[in-house]
Amino acid sequence: MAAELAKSRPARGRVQEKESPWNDAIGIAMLVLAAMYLLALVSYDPMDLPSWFWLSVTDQPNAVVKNFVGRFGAMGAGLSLYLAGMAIYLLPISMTWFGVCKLASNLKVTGRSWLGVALMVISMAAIFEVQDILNQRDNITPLGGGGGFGYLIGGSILANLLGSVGSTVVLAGVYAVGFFLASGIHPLQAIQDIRMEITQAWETWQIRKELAARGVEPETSAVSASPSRRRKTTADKADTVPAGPLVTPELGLTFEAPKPKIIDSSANREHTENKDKPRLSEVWEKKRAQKLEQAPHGTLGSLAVRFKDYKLPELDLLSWPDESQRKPTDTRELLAIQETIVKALASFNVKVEAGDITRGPSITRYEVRPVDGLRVARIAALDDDIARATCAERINILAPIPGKDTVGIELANRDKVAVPIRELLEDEVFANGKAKLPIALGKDVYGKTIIGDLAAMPHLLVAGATGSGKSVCINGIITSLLCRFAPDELRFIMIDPKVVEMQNYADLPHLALPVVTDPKKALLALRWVVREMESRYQMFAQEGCRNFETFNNRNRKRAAANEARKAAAAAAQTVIPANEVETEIEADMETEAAPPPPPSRTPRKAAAGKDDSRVSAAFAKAAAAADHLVDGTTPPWDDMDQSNEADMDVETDADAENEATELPVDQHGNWIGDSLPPQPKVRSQEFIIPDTLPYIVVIIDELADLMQTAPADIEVAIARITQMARAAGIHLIVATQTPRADVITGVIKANIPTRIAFQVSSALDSRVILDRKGAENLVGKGDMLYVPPGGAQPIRSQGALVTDDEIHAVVERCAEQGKPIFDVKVDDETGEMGGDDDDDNGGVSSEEEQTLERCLEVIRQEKKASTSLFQRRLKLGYGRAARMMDILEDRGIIGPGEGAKPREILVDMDMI
Ligand SMILES: Nc1ncnc2c1ncn2[C@@H]1O[C@H](COP(=O)(O)OP(=O)(O)OP(=O)(O)O)[C@@H](O)[C@H]1O
Repeated sequence: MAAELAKSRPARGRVQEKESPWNDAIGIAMLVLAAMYLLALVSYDPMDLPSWFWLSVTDQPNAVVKNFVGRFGAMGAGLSLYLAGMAIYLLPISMTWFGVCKLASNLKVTGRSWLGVALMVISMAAIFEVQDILNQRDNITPLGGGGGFGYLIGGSILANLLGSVGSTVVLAGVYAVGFFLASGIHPLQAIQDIRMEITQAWETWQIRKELAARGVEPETSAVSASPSRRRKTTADKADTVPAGPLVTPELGLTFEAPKPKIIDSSANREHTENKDKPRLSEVWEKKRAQKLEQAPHGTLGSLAVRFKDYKLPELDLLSWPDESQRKPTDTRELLAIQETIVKALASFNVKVEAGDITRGPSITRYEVRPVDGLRVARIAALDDDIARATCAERINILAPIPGKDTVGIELANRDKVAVPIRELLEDEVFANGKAKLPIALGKDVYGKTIIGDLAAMPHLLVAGATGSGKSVCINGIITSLLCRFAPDELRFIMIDPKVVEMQNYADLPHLALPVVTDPKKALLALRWVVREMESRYQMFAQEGCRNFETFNNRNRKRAAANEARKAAAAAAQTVIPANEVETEIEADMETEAAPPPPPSRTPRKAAAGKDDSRVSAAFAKAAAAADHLVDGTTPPWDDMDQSNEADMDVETDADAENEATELPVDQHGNWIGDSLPPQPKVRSQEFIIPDTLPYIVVIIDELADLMQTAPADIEVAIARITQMARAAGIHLIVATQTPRADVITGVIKANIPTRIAFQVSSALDSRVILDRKGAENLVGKGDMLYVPPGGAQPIRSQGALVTDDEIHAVVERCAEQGKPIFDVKVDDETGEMGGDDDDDNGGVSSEEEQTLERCLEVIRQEKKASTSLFQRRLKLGYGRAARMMDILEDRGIIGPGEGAKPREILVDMDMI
């Protein structure tokens, strides 16, 4: 049985042999031999030696042999003691050990093991000689306690050469080498084990003392079990411990559970200054420069021209935390809390074993392993009792921890450790990971950095009570993006109805629009995004690209394919007409995933794709326009538009009709976009197809404020963006401190699967954000639950901290390299919206103007106008719908009423 027991546990450091029946036989033989040897040694009497034996001391040996192993045993023992003195006892002891190992664990006893034993015996014999231990020269050991080996090696050679102390040190070293060879234990491992055992014993003693001082009965499983179970320090946290107890079913025995560990992952990563290493900003800039160089048309987009020499902000602008301020982890306190938890559960007859303890930046996770047959739900149901026992304000129970066989009980740390954003930005995953739009979010309880990819999300909802850490989280996201992307690669639209949150970013050159603080203008900004999205889709269609990625990489792919074909053609010494090359390359482009149908407008294609000089000229004008904007002079947009139209010579009526087939229209040809269809004036700019498009990240900080003004419109615009914008490189981040169902509506939730929940006041709020409870147990100040894209389980983590000073420094570095270039048209629109709310405008209030705009959209879609249509489509009351009709009639957009007939539409709706 002992063999069975031990077989279930592999011994450490020694080679295991395959199962063989001979192992047991050899093991038993070794044990028998060792026992006989030992008996022969202890009962050795020189008088037993036969007179003919050369070690014999008498002519008349004992008639009755006293040695337990007879005369043979006496001769063997006599010879051994003569050669190695008392040190020979190590030989039967080692044989016993090897025998047990053979039997118990099928361990291989190799030549190396025997060499180790030989070294041990000889060095021990020499030490006896040098140190004069057991060194009487008598009949038993005629050459002294060290025998012949000791006398020769220790006495004659080493002592003369090195003296007694030097010899002893050398011999002790040889003995240690022999021991490690014989036992197969690694010396460092042995030292570590010894150190750990001492630490364990010391800690257990301290805990017992403390518990005794508090009057708590120390005879509990956790205290008595923990010292005997070896814990490892943080350095060992990568060690994987097999989960679950080891069981031999045939014997029904349960062995020791995995050894619990205390893991401290709260510490910030060590910051080492490496002057030889290139700065991350330089690495990223290099990559960007390469991309720009690889574009065969050169840098055409005005933004790219403007920000060609843009330098990303260095990470040195972000501070590194002072680790010296951090209090060390008190393992005794952690163990005492775990003990309290185990006791509290035991008092409700819920028997658990103590498991690992993981201290994260803001919370500590105590794992407990339920004994067999216990439902984890019983532990989860005792959350209030555990909170009472541990005096914790809020606890969270993970029953079970995903992917583990333990239940996690999470308690807030008394001393929280902030997670500086710099640590995350310097992390390998952020610096060189695969994420296209990496955003630093935080660190989980195991100290793993959480870096999201906004491109994969593709939209993010951030919600939590006031003061829970939403703004810091959003600032962290913005900072991550600013440190990675230049203004020509990424543009922001910031909607901040709270006014104060995003003013820090007002000077960012990345802004596509000024920070929008008026909720009414927010709708226009969102519509601008929808229009931008639609125009991007048209560009993709025109270029035969499936999405943003393929579009931005098309020229590089074309250039590479072109090069390859030219090389192949040169090799074959054949001439391929240029247009054939182009056509073939076009066919190679990624069109397999049914891109929007390529347009039939050949002139436009020619302008965009082939006549580089004309396109370049147009972009040069665009760049000039941008420069004008930067200079603060009036931009020559109108000139540019006209000249573009003239240059490109493409805007024919027939083309306009063709274009209708590419727009988001239903089967009846009706416009199904919520925004205005592209306006003629805008269309002329659509011919400017840049080499690359920037990502657009739309940030709404406080959705509730927007939802108060025009809930239906905002919801529709958000839904439209979230449904379609991903492929267009447009991503939305929505934050709210009001996680109510009327703010985070079903439509918004359905389209934003990636969520971050900060602390909320009730489980109901948590359900609104995450569709499950849990956020009500968070402890605030950046403690968050992150539901990654496609991830079923939320990850609890501590959000990255970015301070106002850091934000200022980064924004300043960006702003000093250029002013924002705003889209003139929408800027004008928002500017118009900015007038006095209820200014008299021919008796029409600004609110009515808004409704009127929606009515115009309905007319464009339905190609008719009637009061009942407005009532139905816009959910207006009769009075309001009739008022809209009157205003439209007054403005000459629709004709006078003719009974029940729909009104005549008097103007070209596309021109409005
Ligand atoms: N990740 C974090 N690490 C450390 N402290 C944090 C973190 N996030 C937030 N805090 C602390 O919490 C405070 C409030 O955070 P923040 O302003 O982000 O809350 P909020 O949810 O945006 O509140 P409101 O909705 O009222 O604007 C911060 O001033 C900071 O002290």
